[in-house]
Amino acid sequence: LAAALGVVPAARVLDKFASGETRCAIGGSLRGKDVYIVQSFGAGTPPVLLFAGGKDGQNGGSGTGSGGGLKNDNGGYTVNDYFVELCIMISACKTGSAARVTAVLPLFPYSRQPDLKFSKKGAPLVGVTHREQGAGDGDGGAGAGEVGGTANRDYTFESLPATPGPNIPRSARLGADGVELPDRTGRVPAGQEPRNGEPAWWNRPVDGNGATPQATTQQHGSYTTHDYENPSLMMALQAQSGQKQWMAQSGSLMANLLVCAGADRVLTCDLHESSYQGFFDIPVDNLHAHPLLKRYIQHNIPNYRDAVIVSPDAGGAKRATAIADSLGLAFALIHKERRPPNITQSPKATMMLVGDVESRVCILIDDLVDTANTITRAAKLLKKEGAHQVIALLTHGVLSGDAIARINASPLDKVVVTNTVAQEKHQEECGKLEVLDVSGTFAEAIRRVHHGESVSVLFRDD
Ligand SMILES: O=P(O)(O)OC[C@H]1O[C@@H](O)[C@H](O)[C@@H]1O
Repeated sequence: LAAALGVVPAARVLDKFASGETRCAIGGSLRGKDVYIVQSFGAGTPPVLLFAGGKDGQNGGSGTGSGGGLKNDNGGYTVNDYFVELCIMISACKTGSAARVTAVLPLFPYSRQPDLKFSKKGAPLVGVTHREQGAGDGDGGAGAGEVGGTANRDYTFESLPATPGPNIPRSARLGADGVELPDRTGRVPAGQEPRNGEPAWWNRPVDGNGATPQATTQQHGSYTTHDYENPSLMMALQAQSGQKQWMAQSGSLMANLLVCAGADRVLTCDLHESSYQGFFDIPVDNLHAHPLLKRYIQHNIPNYRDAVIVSPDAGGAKRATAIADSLGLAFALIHKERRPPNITQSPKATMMLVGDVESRVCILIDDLVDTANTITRAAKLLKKEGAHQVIALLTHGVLSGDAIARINASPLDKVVVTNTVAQEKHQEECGKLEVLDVSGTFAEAIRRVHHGESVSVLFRDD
């Protein structure tokens, strides 16, 4: 990004005391400068400080200084460490008399945890609609093994490897037959052959109830967003504690922390929910990656006009149809439905495909891939329904935990992400991964913000 802007990252010290507290110091004067702090929240990516001349360009337009160094830039750092570093750095710039500080967050942290609605009684609602006691229902990696209402023993929606988390016992990483699941490279473990000559992903066993052994309730301490949205898990927590769960309002808290630290503006990309902007009382520019994704489709998918754009869930349908409509392509939707046979039984998750994908190239569109449960399950269903090829196009490649192994072991033919999150390491481990560069988009947006020009005009035709 700095190279695209023709500036050099400014010098800063970013370190940790032995106690784990963050230490930050800015090298050089920021007085009257227009400062941009870039934090992409990927592994090993501490914030980078860019600054331009004072407003109105009176001090020239380029950044100065040299890159700062973070001694421990990967081991043990989490998104929370980076967030605190970011807040401290924003505050350091403000107290250093910067004229304006913009937090450039290509992937906005916590954006999948927007505030939840409150019920009349005051507790945030978690959307529980059925009486259920902790049965996995597919969202967190446990699959119901039914397609179109017909139990199918050869075809499950289980997550391979299991939904990640340090607390998952090794037994949860085994198939129901006790056979170890593929490793991070997707290789079948020694001594285990794909059955019936089929790929390993296809022929995984399920238990007698059609569910996998790694029910979501075993994964406390390592939730995915799917877990968070999962009524089964929430009900299980409630059953354990005997208390009604009270969900944190993380969305507005993150916004408040950034504003409180001194951010004057936020520049981000493809927010999971665009309503997140409403948590801020400072300007938020939400850039879009879909022009890049569209260009990729047009230039890299032969006969793309015959392809089908697919949304892996109802929540992403608007995003996917926007691309389908602008390219004039067919659209299909994967619909997940949970309906208990009666009120005393756990609901079965049923994945249904709405649309025709037979012999077609399917282009899965979503805002992000984290554990890769969503896109790998969708790919299985699409191949099952006769898709010729499945290519996933996503803005944010978070790819945490065993996501890469899951993709390697899946029928996905290709996964295309942007570098809103650093992808170098992921690419080393996944031959199916292609990366699109968003630095040009961010550089142009920063240039426009600095000169007071319109940012939305960048996406006017999309
Ligand atoms: O299934 P993983 O990759 O963990 O999560 C990605 C999904 O979770 C949703 O919030 C995203 O919009 C996407 O559909």
